[in-house]
Amino acid sequence: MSNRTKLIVALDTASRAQAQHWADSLKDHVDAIKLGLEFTYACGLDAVKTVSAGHRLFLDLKLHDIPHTVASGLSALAPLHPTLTTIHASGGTEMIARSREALENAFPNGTDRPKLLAVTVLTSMNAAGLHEIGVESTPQEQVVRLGKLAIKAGADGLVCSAHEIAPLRDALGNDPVLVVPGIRPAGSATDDQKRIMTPAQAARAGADWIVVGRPITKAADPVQAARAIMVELAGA
Ligand SMILES: O=C(O)c1cc(=O)[nH]c(=O)n1[C@@H]1O[C@H](COP(=O)(O)O)[C@@H](O)[C@H]1O
Repeated sequence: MSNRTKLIVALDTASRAQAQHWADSLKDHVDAIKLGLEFTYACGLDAVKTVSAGHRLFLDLKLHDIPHTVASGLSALAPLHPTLTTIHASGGTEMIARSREALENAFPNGTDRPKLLAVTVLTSMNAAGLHEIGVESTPQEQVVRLGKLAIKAGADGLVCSAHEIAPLRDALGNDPVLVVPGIRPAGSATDDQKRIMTPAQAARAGADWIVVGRPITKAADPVQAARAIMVELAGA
């Protein structure tokens, strides 16, 4: 595949039929699908397996618990064969290291091991939101702090906003996979997202993957919306 920034569509719905419809209709227009908390809790792991068949899967369950529990949880998810999967970086070094170890044990030949992504600071948070939970750093400082910790502990990549790509590349180089939600095509509603950029801006900043949900799934024509984003990425 080219170096183009790749598009993940977030299929956030509690309806199995809706997710299957999006997965089928968007098949040739996105690089991967993301199934997360809403779909997995509402429809179960069998439905994750069915809907993701034939797609690259970003299984986004954002695990955050004691190291043993997170590592065991990841082992239990291995049969779903995600390409990417998430834990929270704020779980700390031991949790991340044990997660990596669990995935290595579940995929002994290595080539098909899911990439372990550590979520840094949610794109719905700004400085005020961090202050409220006792973090006085700026979002950028906190993302770089957690990003360095997570990569050192064994994460393959990070989830961050497009605003932190440049400082993360300065701190960590080009190896970590950077997956970037909080993407809003020009003119679309921001919803609950705070640290946003357009697809082209995120691509120019160096995102490996962007994650786009509602701007595609709530569009009058989701296929057309996904195609427009792909064109924007190719042009960047
Ligand atoms: O891990 C994620 O994917 C994630 C991390 C983050 O910081 N912000 C964020 O929005 N996401 C996910 O990315 C998707 C964004 O959806 P939209 O806001 O609808 O484009 C949602 O499924 C979120 O769960």
